[in-house]
Amino acid sequence: MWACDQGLSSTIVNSYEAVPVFANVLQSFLAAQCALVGDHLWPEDATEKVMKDPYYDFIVVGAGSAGAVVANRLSEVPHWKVLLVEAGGNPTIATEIPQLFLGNMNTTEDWGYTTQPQAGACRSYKNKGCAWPRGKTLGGSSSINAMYYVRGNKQDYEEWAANGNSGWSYNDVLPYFKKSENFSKFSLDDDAANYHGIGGYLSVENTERADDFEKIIIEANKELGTKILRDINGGNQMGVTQAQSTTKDGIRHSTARAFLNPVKDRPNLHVMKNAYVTKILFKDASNSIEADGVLVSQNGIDINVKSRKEVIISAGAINTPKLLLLSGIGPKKQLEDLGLSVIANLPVGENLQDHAFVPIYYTLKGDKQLTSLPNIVNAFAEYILNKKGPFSALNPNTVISFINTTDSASSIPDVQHHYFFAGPSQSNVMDAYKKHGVSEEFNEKVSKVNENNFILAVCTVLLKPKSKGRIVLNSNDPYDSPLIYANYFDDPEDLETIINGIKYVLKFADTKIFKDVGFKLHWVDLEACQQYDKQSDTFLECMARETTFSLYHPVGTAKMGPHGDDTAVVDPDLKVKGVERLRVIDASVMPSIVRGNTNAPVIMIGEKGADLIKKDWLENDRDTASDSSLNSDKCQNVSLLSYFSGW
Ligand SMILES: Cc1cc2nc3c(=O)[nH]c(=O)nc-3n(C[C@H](O)[C@H](O)[C@H](O)COP(=O)(O)OP(=O)(O)OC[C@H]3O[C@@H](n4cnc5c(N)ncnc54)[C@H](O)[C@@H]3O)c2cc1C
Repeated sequence: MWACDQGLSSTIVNSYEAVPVFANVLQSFLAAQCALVGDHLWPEDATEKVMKDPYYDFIVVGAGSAGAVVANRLSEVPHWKVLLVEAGGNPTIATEIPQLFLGNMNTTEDWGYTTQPQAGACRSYKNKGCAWPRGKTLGGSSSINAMYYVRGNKQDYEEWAANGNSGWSYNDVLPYFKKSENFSKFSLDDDAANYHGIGGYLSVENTERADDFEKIIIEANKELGTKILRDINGGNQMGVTQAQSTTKDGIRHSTARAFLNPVKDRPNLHVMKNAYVTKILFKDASNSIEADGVLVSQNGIDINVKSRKEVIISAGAINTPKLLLLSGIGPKKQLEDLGLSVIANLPVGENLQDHAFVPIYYTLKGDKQLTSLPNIVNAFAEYILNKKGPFSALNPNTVISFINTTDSASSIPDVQHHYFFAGPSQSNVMDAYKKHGVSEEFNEKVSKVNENNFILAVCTVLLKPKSKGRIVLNSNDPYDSPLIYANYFDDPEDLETIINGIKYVLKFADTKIFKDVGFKLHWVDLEACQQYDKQSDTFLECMARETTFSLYHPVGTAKMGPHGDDTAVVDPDLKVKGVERLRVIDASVMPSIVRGNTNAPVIMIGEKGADLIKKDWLENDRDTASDSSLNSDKCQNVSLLSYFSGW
């Protein structure tokens, strides 16, 4: 990155010495750019080291929300040699600037998955399947996500525990949320310290100020009887609030920033980048089968890397099941049909759950000037110089709300609302629709109304779908995309709940604040729904089935469950059943989806998963068995407890 070369930067600045103001601006610009991008921020690629000595204590596959946490925490043990293998490269400038979040879709930082065409949902897409972006870079999906920091509902974890997953109740997992967190704006209620942590790696910021549109949305919710909440991650999740975000001083705080950047020079943590794991390697042990390495493909070369202790798969809810299946762990019939030898017959790829959402549009007459090029350039300059202004803000909007559509007294929400807001002809929003592959009809109709109007899309998110999908291999070629069957609205109750959520959104039209400001309900006039009366549920059902989107939260495809649960792939210690020395630690292990955005829960899973491994190897004294390179004196001097969390 040329701008981060100190010598070059000062040469450029010195040549403008005659114009000091310009020189200052330039200097700030270059410094700001270096803080945003540059190879110096990230661990260097360790391929050469791996080629020389391919033996590691632990191999972690995937440097995403969970994998980056696991690699950091395991390498806290100085005598453990840890390899993190990531299919993508370093984050780019577009991943680092919050407002540019939509721009990362369909780039090299996105795996660019699409669900299989479905008759009952996603019908406004050209190919009738929903877009499922997934991050392919250090930080994984936390490097391309929308940065909302939401933990879900207490009940989510109580349900995991009630289903036999001991150690995963709310009280069990809360310390791990707090452990990773550095909550930087501590002006919440007095009891905030019960729920938030300070001093962790992950910066979580609390938005302090609302812009005019955010104030309007909050007020409209209030008029409808929804409580204004200060802390969505505190004791009560029900209400409308401004979201907390994984950002730090105007820059995205992905798990790459949070967990890899601070330890990039740790000598016992090696990171292979642009390196794709195509297979888990196994060996026959006395009475069991054991994982003992992975096959990594980089620049067309296959490299065998060996693990002395464990292989940890953190490739995300799509690529984790894909890799397990390719390695012979999955439903026997599917593996045999594809000519893959069966290592373990487990329901890998089943139990897929996601948060679908349906947008309803409001419009407001607006001035194109607001989103004119000079205004955008000014906003960008403000960002580069001060990390402030629109480019530093959450895109689309900081407001989120959680309600229960059938029981207003309930403490458990059934829908969430996100509020996407776009200025007149705000091209990045329209570009995102195009990149998503929506139909010409849908794109043209939304673009047309956006030409001279602000558009507010109020998105109803179904929080606890009963419908379940599945992921299966398309072939035994590791470079072939798997087939994703999302199965949205398969269960009629899901449709009923989302329609109830839409009805709440329609009530905004009658609020005083929406009327005073001039917001008007706008139906995207889709041919498929023209035959229905707009007041009817059939019409709302049609709109839901036509304009289904994913909130990009797939989970559950390597389900955690106790021994005896035939639907589970891993046990509550996240160990793959029937295989030794192999764990899954990422979104795949969620037994059921949480009622909220999934990044924070996955980071929690990373923290807890790493601790389970430490406890297993250090407390149970298995640490000396197979590692001939260990220095035994050093081991004896190590206080085992010092490796565990300090809370
Ligand atoms: C566009 C978008 C917006 C979102 N917005 C939010 C939000 O605002 N708030 C929120 O809470 N959640 C959000 N989410 C969801 C959240 O980010 C994910 O649930 C979470 O990041 C998943 O973490 P993970 O560790 O399971 O997988 P990932 O973070 O996806 O990590 C998997 C990693 O493994 C790598 N990998 C995969 N296969 C291989 C292989 N074979 N070899 C080597 N490496 C491999 C990938 O490249 C990736 O880096 C969003 C997601 C997306 C995509």
